[in-house]
Amino acid sequence: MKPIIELSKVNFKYQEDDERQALTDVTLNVYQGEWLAVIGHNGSGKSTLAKTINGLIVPSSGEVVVDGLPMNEENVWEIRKKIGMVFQNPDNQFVGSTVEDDVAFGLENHGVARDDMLRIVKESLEKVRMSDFASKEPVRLSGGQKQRVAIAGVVALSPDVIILDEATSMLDPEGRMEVINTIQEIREEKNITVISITHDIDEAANATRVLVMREGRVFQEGLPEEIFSAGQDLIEMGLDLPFPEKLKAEMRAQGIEVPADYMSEERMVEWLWTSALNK
Ligand SMILES: Nc1ncnc2c1ncn2[C@@H]1O[C@H](COP(=O)(O)OP(=O)(O)OP(=O)(O)O)[C@@H](O)[C@H]1O
Repeated sequence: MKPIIELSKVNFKYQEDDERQALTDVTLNVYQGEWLAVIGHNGSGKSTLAKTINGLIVPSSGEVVVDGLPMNEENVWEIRKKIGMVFQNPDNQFVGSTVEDDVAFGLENHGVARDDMLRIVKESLEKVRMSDFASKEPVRLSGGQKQRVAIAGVVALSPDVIILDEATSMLDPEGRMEVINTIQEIREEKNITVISITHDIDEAANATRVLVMREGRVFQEGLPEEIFSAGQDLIEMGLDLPFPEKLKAEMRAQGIEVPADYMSEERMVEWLWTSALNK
């Protein structure tokens, strides 16, 4: 399978005299339809990686290719059309006075004809289950609903890739789940590639692949179960573990025998349920 995003040996420094590079020798392939979660400490290079992928910064060396197009001045606008970004603060992402105006904004900018625009806005709001709020003012929505509208605005433009840069970090647990479920549905339905930069380990546990950044380098990458079952490395780095792994550690400390293999939340519930029934 051909990757939709290819980074090879990417290096970047914000200022010439910076002691440390923000990215060092980053080589990474991202494939169509996967959900890549990028985790790592503050300052480990996660946002810089996202900025590299959509051409907001130019690496000092190395190559970035998106959907077969090498990143350069000529291709950068074409590449940006392929990538939708959703940012951290739901309140900074609105331009329209109603939800539907907001979703229409990007389409208007792309010169989409009015009839098509109305249809696409309707479809996009359906996708994020926000149709009932079409004529509402964005300020009246919850954080999770605001982010779903931001996602509708991105989805309306039919990107190949959606990058979520800490898009759930300002939300309550319910809002987080709303956004994660929405993204999961859209990814499955449209085979969109998702890259989520996150501090939320439980969000990362839902991804199809996890990339751990450390001091500007790719420190580890693998399936969530591979990354989180080797939890000691992450703990030593000061990173958290997904809830089921923390629960297992707690149970072990209480002398309860628990399986060594990684468990998703569903698998954990199943195991607890079966163990309780067998008591
Ligand atoms: N605009 C900037 N100018 C100068 N240095 C920067 C700039 N943005 C980031 N850096 C530096 O580049 C390095 C990587 O930062 P980056 O924001 O990519 O990390 P991050 O993993 O996204 O962190 P966080 O989780 O805090 O968002 C850090 O050392 C940071 O201080």
